[in-house]
Amino acid sequence: MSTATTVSKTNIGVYTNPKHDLWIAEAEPKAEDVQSGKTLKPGEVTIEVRSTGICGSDVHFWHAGCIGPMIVTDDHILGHESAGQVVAVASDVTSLKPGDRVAIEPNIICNECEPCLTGRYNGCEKVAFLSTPPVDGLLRRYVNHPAIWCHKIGDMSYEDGALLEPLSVTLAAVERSGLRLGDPTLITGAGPIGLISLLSARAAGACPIVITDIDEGRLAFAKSLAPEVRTYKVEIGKSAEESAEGIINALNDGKGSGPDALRPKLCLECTGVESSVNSAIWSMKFGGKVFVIGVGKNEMTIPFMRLSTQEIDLQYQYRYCNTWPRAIRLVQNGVIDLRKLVTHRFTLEDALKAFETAANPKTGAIKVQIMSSEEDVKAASAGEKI
Ligand SMILES: NC(=O)c1ccc[n+]([C@@H]2O[C@H](COP(=O)([O-])OP(=O)(O)OC[C@H]3O[C@@H](n4cnc5c(N)ncnc54)[C@H](O)[C@@H]3O)[C@@H](O)[C@H]2O)c1
Ligand SMILES: OC[C@H](O)C(O)[C@@H](O)CO
Ligand SMILES: [Zn+2]
Ligand SMILES: [Zn+2]
Repeated sequence: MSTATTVSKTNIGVYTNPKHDLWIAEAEPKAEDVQSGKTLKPGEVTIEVRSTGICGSDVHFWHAGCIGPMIVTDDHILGHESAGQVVAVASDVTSLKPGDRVAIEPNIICNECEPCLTGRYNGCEKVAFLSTPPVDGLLRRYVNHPAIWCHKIGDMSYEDGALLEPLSVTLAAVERSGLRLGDPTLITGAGPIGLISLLSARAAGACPIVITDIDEGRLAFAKSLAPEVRTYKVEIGKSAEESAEGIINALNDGKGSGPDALRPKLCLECTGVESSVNSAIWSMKFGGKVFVIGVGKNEMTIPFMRLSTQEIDLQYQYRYCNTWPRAIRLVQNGVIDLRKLVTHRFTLEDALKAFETAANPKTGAIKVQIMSSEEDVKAASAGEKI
């Protein structure tokens, strides 16, 4: 075991439980164990987590206590979008050394099951996904993690490193959806996943692109991020067919939705809301594809015969695999710029305020980052790289 820095601060983490409490308390590994390397297993490193984004699923585990079958049953640490600095490595680790800057891929797989052996490890039958109960997440000061799931980020900021996780979701979607240059594309939902899908689809050559939301503020944010994007505000109460007409009209820059109008070839669905999935289906051209990233109700009603008679494919994404190296290249080479997505920053000690901000639509928050120190918050807010 080798340690570079003196680990002095108490390890703390951000917890929730089945009663929907949210609090900060001591976490594992303890600082003295990080220093001695006592808790490191073969192949592991200890990371000082420097920046963690709050995902909608963290807020969901706190407020609802579950996402489908994933249920909070005990005290549980949140967070799975993190980057940090290696502070200690097990003696058998050769790929990383103390001081390295890394982004953390928050899964540990079995490497034995069929999905693992066929290169689709997001389907691992025994996956431990950090922050999905019962596996604790990354929102703590120090965490032990296998070196193979820590990706070197060079001089990329820790904040960008943390954003590689949601970027990975959208890269997996772009890859599996088969998006091609010049595909007219619809993105439904302008939350962080919809907005990063917008940046990814644009980089992959989608055009024109229309993005929808029920929230005018989020559509304005999308415009500020990608001025060429066309927007459509979904009105609650309109039928899926009516919304589809509005989407087609927006795609055609307000020139109508008649028989000659351009229709989307692909939708990256980023809400998981039934009415949104259905509007996307009704807006598609013959042979198009609705690619669903959003997660929602266990059962939904969809226009089955519309899909059938229009040969529209309906496809889904579950997390990602093999996306980090690609995501790192895209950010390092300036192809995708994620920096504008971070609207709020808090220290780990102020995590409760961070969660309240992320959960309250009135704050206008897109991506809230939790950072390891006040100095990091100040520097990142001033536009300095940390
Ligand atoms: N498949 C995966 O592996 C994966 C990974 C990460 C996130 N997700 C899911 O992706 C979805 C998006 O994540 P996010 O972090 O951007 O969430 P978010 O809640 O911040 O964003 C969703 C957006 O959809 C908008 N919306 C709600 N109803 C709408 C409607 N009828 N039409 C248009 N817009 C509507 C909301 O106003 C919001 O801006 C969530 O369901 C999330 O759980 C899936
Ligand atoms: O970014 C990854 C996602 O948030 C997770 O799959 C979550 O939704 C369930 O564990
Ligand atoms: Zn997430
Ligand atoms: Zn496996």
